[in-house]
Amino acid sequence: MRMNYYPPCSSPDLVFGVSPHSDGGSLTVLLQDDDVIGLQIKHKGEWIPVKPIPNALVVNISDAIEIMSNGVYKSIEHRAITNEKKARISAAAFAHVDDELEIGPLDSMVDDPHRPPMYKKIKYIDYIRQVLARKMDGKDHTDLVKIQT
Ligand SMILES: O=C(O)CCC(=O)C(=O)O
Ligand SMILES: [Fe+2]
Repeated sequence: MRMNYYPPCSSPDLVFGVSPHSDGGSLTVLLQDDDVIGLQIKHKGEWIPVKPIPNALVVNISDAIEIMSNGVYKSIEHRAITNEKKARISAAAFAHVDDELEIGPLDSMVDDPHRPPMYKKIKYIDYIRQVLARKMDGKDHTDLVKIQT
């Protein structure tokens, strides 16, 4: 679990709360402040604000699901922006895969030659360690396991 606290920021145009990234696990459940918009997702090249719905949680697909679904379900690229006047908090619960499990496209998600395997197999702990060691930079970290065509 990660608790995020974003203090008011005098230059929200220049300072991110959290840089663009996708989460490395399987699913992320996010509780966000009801009255401060901060979370944005990337959709068709545009950043879209995720307006808080009172008493609702946000559920994001993370990288392990993208890998196991052979890219059918994509992990969502997201970021948090800051607010000039108001502080914001969020709590993210990350569902992880068993450390020792080798993840890769599930047989049922591979359909050669129409949809060949698009990700390499990797032990989950090796994947998540590499992801966490990197600077957040969009979804570039998923190149670690992508099979280049
Ligand atoms: O604060 C938010 O809305 C996003 C936080 C986040 O992306 C994370 O903790 O991984
Ligand atoms: Fe995140």
